[in-house]
Amino acid sequence: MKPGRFIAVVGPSGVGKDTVMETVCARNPALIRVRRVITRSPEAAGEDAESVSVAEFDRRVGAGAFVLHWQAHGLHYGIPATVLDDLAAGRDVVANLSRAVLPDLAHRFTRSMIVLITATPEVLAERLAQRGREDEADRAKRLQRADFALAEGLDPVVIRNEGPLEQAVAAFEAALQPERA
Ligand SMILES: Nc1ncnc2c1ncn2[C@@H]1O[C@H](COP(=O)(O)OP(=O)(O)O)[C@@H](O)[C@H]1O
Ligand SMILES: O=P(O)(O)OC[C@H]1O[C@H](OP(=O)(O)OP(=O)(O)O)[C@H](O)[C@@H]1O
Repeated sequence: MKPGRFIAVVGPSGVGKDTVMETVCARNPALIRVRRVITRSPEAAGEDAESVSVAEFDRRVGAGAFVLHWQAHGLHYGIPATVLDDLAAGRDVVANLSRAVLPDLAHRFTRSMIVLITATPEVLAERLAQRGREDEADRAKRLQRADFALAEGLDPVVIRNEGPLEQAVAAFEAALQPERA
């Protein structure tokens, strides 16, 4: 069977990755949204993630429980290795990743694609403030990282999310058809 695609959604903090993914997945039930494992408190999770302690996260790294993991914003994030079962069964999966781990995709997955969501710095600042998940100091650090450059040689689908959410969602759906990978 043809394996599913690992669809990596990346972009600066506050750009709307989770919001766009949630809407796309709600409208396309065949897509599987990856439930990330994060060392963030459950109250602050802001997405359907599994919250664990740093000790538990490290234990899982040692046990090979993650197909990808990274650190950012003082937190640890992991993508459960169980996504490999979904991909092997031919299902497409969608996950919010760090831009820093994109060079690993080609080694980990047979078929993958990258969706880079962007917006102007002004829009990002406004959205982060509106979301209210982080304090001002943390928001400032996230904004400083907004222009993190992707590694050379990657071929992302770029979607601007500056207007109505529906536009970004439609662009995402269009990127899924026809299949690029
Ligand atoms: N197109 C949009 N128009 C207006 N607000 C948006 C849009 N997309 C996302 N948002 C809002 O911006 C904030 C940040 O979105 P979120 O999905 O948490 O971003 P990210 O996951 O990229 O950090 C949320 O409050 C969300 O409701
Ligand atoms: O290396 P970067 O591309 O800058 O990404 C750093 C981290 O930021 C995002 O996390 P998270 O979803 O916690 O934050 P966000 O919702 O504010 O983007 C993303 O999923 C990474 O885990």
